[in-house]
Amino acid sequence: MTVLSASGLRYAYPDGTLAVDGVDVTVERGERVAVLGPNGAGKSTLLSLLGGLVEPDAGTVRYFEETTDADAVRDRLSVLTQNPAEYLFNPTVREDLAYGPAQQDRSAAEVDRRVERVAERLELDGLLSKPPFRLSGGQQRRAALASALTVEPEVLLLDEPLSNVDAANRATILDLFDELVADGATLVVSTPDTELVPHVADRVILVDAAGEVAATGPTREILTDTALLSACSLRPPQVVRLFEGRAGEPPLTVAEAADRLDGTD
Ligand SMILES: Nc1ncnc2c1ncn2[C@@H]1O[C@H](COP(=O)(O)OP(=O)(O)OP(=O)(O)O)[C@@H](O)[C@H]1O
Repeated sequence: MTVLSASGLRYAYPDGTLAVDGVDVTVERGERVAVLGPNGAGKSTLLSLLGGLVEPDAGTVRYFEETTDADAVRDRLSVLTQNPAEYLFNPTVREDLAYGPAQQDRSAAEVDRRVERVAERLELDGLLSKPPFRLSGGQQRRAALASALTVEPEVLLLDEPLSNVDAANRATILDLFDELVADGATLVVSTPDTELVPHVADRVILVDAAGEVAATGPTREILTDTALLSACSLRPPQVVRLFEGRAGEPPLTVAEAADRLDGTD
């Protein structure tokens, strides 16, 4: 089933900056997709358009093959922007995490169950009684992600969800993403970081500095195409460069490289 289908999306900011120009995107249920591009390529704008937070100047977004009204699918699709303050506005972190499911009219017991589960999973349980503005920057990012997850959406559109998050919490969040997808969720993650992409996506939508889609394809194909990435001011992951010129397909991650080296020892 197609969960998201956008065609001809175009958006210019009031000052005239053309951020997204003629973009078509289709995402199928259960996919893990990265929107990859350099700073300023229009990734955040594109995610906001896909999530219905911003109206396009041209083009349409269709959700679950049913409707073009993003509000009609609010329970099924969550967008996480780069600004945690948009999600953290209650007196405590617990209330922020409870806000989404409470809006869905879930029972108090069900709201509590979701808050406890997500908080434990993201190691926020010790912070639930804190005011969100007293959290560190990285903790705020995690709390904002947690508030999107308690809604238990089918589709998650996440704008650079791991920026400002330390290595241990990154690993926890990446494991959690894998679990969500295994449970049937669909994940769209924007990032300018080619090192992150193999961990979050099987398919890449590559956007260039002009806000256009430069290419769409399997992660391996996109991340090993040095010329294509370079045209978008990006570089392949370091291990790809390390294995350049060697026989066989280059590894995309350190773990794959370690396996490869083990095999050749
Ligand atoms: N409120 C705004 N008003 C005017 N121009 C804007 C506004 N927000 C973003 N832009 C411009 O739109 C373009 C796309 O910005 P956007 O934030 O979508 O890029 P991005 O790919 O998400 O960048 P980054 O990787 O730095 O987060 C940029 O040229 C940016 O300067």
